[in-house]
Amino acid sequence: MTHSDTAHGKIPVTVLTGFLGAGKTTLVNHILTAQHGRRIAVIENEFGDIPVDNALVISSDEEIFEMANGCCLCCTARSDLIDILRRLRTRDRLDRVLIETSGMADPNPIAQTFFVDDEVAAHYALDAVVTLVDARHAGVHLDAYEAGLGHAGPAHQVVDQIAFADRIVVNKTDLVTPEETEALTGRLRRINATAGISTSRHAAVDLDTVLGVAAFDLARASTADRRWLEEDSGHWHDPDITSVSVELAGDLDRTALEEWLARLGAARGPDLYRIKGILALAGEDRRCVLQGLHRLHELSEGAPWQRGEPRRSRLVLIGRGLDRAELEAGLRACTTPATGAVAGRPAASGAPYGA
Ligand SMILES: Nc1nc2c(ncn2[C@@H]2O[C@H](COP(=O)(O)OP(=O)(O)OP(=O)(O)O)[C@@H](O)[C@H]2O)c(=O)[nH]1
Repeated sequence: MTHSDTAHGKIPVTVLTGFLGAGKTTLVNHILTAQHGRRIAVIENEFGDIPVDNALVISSDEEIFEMANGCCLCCTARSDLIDILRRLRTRDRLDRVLIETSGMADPNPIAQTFFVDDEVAAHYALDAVVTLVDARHAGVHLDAYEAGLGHAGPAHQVVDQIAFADRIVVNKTDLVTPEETEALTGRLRRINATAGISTSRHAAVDLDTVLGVAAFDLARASTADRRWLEEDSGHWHDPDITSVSVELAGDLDRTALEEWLARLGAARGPDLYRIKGILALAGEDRRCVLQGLHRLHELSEGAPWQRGEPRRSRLVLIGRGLDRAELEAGLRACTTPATGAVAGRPAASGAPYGA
């Protein structure tokens, strides 16, 4: 199968969804690496107001469009998406569009775009909604949902994303036992009886299972979600779940940062759905990429800083009841004296994860 084949002359579109940290960007990178030479446009939508995901997608010839609107695609940005798709259509060659939705997004309105806008519908074909599921953390959300607590947290979003999928990829199976993966797969099957389900580590899926599958089935989508094609779906998001973005000039001290992240994870782990950052660490000539969820985090090397480029750190945290002032103070306390930021930092707040 050639994944770049257009469907009836239309450009195929894959919508990647899945809760925060499930592995969507990892899958985008897997696809871009494997599909080298194809013209793939990637549209990124982030929950935070400072874009980070675009920096995490591997550098390539592909074009990456950001939709960092501080909200999610499902709320306000459908017209932005339509504008981007219109502009893309004028390109010489385009083999595929990948839309990576924010982990908080409801995929339904995104999918609707390909049916309700005539111009988009004439030129693009929704190939599949692919939902990534975090093998390690999804169970907690499903438990909450089954206990009737779906509206008290993100569980309903996780369940909506699963229900709406054409393909489900249970990712991060390295973090659980085979029995746990099997049990989770059974639970997913009860929510969505028809989506193909595969498992992966680091989203290294067989691309035949997620691309060029023409899996999107309007009739089934409409039963999975009765709000389908209703212009105003009236969905809502838990107002306690917010995104806090912090941007600081200068360098951070690695040890101070690691200690702060450990304190933060210990104090706020259950409520801390996601941390992502591109950071400047003192004495390091490459960017540091921070990835974390709940209590877990990892730091890895990113692209080098160019000579003369201003060194700065961007951090996005998504979670329940986050305190922006404390988070800012906590990160600011990790800056090195050379940046001049320490002298001006707010006094310690006394909070366990504060400065
Ligand atoms: N152990 C393990 N880690 C993984 C796997 N897949 C992805 N990760 C890591 O999990 C973290 C989150 O992965 P992403 O691909 O950024 O997840 P995402 O769904 O794009 O996250 P958001 O954009 O925040 O919604 C990163 O640190 C990845 O390296 C996996 O299969 N196993």
